[in-house]
Amino acid sequence: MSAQIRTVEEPDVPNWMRAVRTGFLIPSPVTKEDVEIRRPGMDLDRTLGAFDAGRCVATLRSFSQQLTVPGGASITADAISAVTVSPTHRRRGLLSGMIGQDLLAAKERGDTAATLIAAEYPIYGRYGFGPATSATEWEVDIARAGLGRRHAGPGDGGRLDFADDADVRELGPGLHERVRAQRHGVIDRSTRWWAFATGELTDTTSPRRERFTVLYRSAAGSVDGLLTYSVDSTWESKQPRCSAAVSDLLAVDVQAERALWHYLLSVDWLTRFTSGMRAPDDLLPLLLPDPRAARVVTQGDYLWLRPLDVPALLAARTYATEGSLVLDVTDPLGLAGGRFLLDAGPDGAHCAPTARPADLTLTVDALGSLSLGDESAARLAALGRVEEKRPGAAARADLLLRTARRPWCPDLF
Ligand SMILES: CC(=O)SCCNC(=O)CCNC(=O)[C@H](O)C(C)(C)COP(=O)(O)OP(=O)(O)OC[C@H]1O[C@@H](n2cnc3c(N)ncnc32)[C@H](O)[C@@H]1OP(=O)(O)O
Repeated sequence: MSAQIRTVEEPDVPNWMRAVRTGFLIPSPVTKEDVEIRRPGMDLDRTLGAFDAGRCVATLRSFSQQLTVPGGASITADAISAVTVSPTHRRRGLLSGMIGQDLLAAKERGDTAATLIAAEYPIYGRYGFGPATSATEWEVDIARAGLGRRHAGPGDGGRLDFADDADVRELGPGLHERVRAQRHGVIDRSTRWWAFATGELTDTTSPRRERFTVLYRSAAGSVDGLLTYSVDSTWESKQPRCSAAVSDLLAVDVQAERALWHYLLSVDWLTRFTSGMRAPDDLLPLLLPDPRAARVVTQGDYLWLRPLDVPALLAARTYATEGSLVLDVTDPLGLAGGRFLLDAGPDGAHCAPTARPADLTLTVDALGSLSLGDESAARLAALGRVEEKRPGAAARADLLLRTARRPWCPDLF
């Protein structure tokens, strides 16, 4: 008998969670406590499994996510996570079956797009997803950065204070919402997200890692920045060789950003730190007297986006300049294709189906890559993934769609 895909019911939850661990190569058994901790974060109507002779062999779940688009508005996205097919059941179409079912439900619900973080690049393009944000991680050589240890606080009237987990749960969400409103690509964080981040919730797959958190308060007293990092304490021949790994740095402005990075450069015993996943145009290197002290250690695609409602997606954002564009979008899954006229401008946009001749034809995954402004239509045209129906249309699309700052999604889900 072949495996049957269906939504998960209450008694299936431990079986489903075990399949997730099998797919993600985590051998530890699922405990009763793990189920108690993870179950409240699952919407069973949006949790799919494939079952073969009673055993769960494939998993996928989705949840509602708010994603900031250029200009600061949010769209509702169908965020897809926990995608696994057990090695015994791969390459039989189980992922295609589950994701097709989930995307259709999201379309019927009226979600504007679907999102995910791809474990491997080649998997999701076929389902209409394109990489829409990228991420860069730097390692900073503190001695070489050129600040010495002379940093003595922000020097702008602001102040830095350590925060405990309860402070972070109280002050972090408000700060994050302010950052999310001004940076496209940022996604919302639930109360559960903060509970896991601060160790209030843990399970055997996400044991608590002890961390330090420092808050930056402006001269006016508002919490404008947060830095969370863990430390690896290594000493060699009586010399400190400690390193820090930043897991979160949120800042509403450059004062907060500078104060927090410069603080980290000033901590005695640290010789280097890693930045965590930042936008590729993050200010970090340029905030160092010697930017070459920051070496790129990871660079790649991050959030993938799949348009489900093209007019809603393109009308939600703002554009650098006034202009119009006719896009002919093809969608192999038949969910979002059509020809659309975009009338765009800095204050907003209108987008609707049209019969006018197309300026550009493109597949829905290419539109996903262009939609937050990170990818270039000219680049995709050179690759044959976008076709110009009028000379110069790709360059015109770039003038409209690209953004002054690149999108940034700081969170894994
Ligand atoms: C959002 C997230 O959760 S990301 C995490 C994704 N999960 C993992 O990486 C865990 C390990 N891998 C797996 O569990 C599985 O191999 C999956 C989920 C990636 C794929 O599941 P499968 O059921 O084998 O996929 P399915 O049979 O539906 O394949 C569909 C197509 O994708 C292709 N494909 C599937 N996985 C991969 C891959 N890793 N690399 C390249 N192509 C792939 C298949 O060849 C097939 O191509 P075709 O339609 O041209 O024949």
